[in-house]
Amino acid sequence: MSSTNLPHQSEELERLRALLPGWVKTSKTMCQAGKVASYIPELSKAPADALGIHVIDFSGNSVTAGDCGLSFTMQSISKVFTLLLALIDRGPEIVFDKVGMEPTGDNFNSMLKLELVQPSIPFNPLINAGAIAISSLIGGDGPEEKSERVLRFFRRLAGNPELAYDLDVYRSEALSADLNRSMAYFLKDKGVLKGKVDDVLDVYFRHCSIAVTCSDLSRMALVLANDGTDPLSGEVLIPRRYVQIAKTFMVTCGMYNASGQFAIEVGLPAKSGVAGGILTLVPGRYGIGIVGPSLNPKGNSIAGVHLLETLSQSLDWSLF
Ligand SMILES: NC(=O)CC[C@H](N)C(=O)O
Repeated sequence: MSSTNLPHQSEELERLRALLPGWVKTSKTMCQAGKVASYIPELSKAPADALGIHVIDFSGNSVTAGDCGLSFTMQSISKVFTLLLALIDRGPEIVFDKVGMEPTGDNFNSMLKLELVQPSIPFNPLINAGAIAISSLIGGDGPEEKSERVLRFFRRLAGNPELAYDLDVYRSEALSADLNRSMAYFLKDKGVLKGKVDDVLDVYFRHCSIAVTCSDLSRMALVLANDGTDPLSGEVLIPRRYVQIAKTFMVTCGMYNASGQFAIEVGLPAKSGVAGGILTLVPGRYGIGIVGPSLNPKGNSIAGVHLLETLSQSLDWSLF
């Protein structure tokens, strides 16, 4: 993939620069129809009316609008990148022995199908049960080393050596995670998890609590948009085949059980988190980071999804 932009791409970025502030303003009005997540108590402190976006192209030109300086935790967005690290560390055969490849149609924190469908492995790596199983597959000796490797990987992808945990969110989740804890014990009983449940959960809580801005998300997305090579440095960070796997999961399961509707309305690989982030990309063109902490009933940023629908439909970005 060439790192120079075609003329029509920079024209599009100029168009975006002119249009985004108005689109953000319109989408912001959706915030009041949603709710900030509160099941992790610390997340409820986020500003409910915020909406920000950062779009970056392969030459490093970017457009931002709204509250793009807001810091928030990655939450489920991190699951895409822990999956990638587990694939790099263990290879697809071992990874897909422990997690499946199918959407569930259930909530991201549902345990329903774990017992209902045999074998008892999580349906996919982007639901909580699947991501917890993935945490146990990250290479490293104990939870500290595994977490350290995750953080280092994320810093390289974001091109930001300062990425760090939000320890308040980390503690808040660790103290309120009864449901995730019960899932982890169930997975341990079924032989999906090896080692100590608390150690595996510690790795999981930590990667969910990595703090980012829209700009960090857009840089991480840019690497996926260029099939694993950072277009700005030329460095190969992830094998192309693994990016292909991750992007497919993003299309089929990235927006939880609203992924089908999102594929119809927006048509781009994306991953959301309960802190209100959305990471998405236009393959071969842009990395995009969005934040809007007010969520719809499916757990996706209500204003963020609205903004992406406007963008994709106005600029004809759908892959389908
Ligand atoms: N959907 C999410 O972003 C969920 C992540 C969150 N840390 C949890 O486990 O519940």
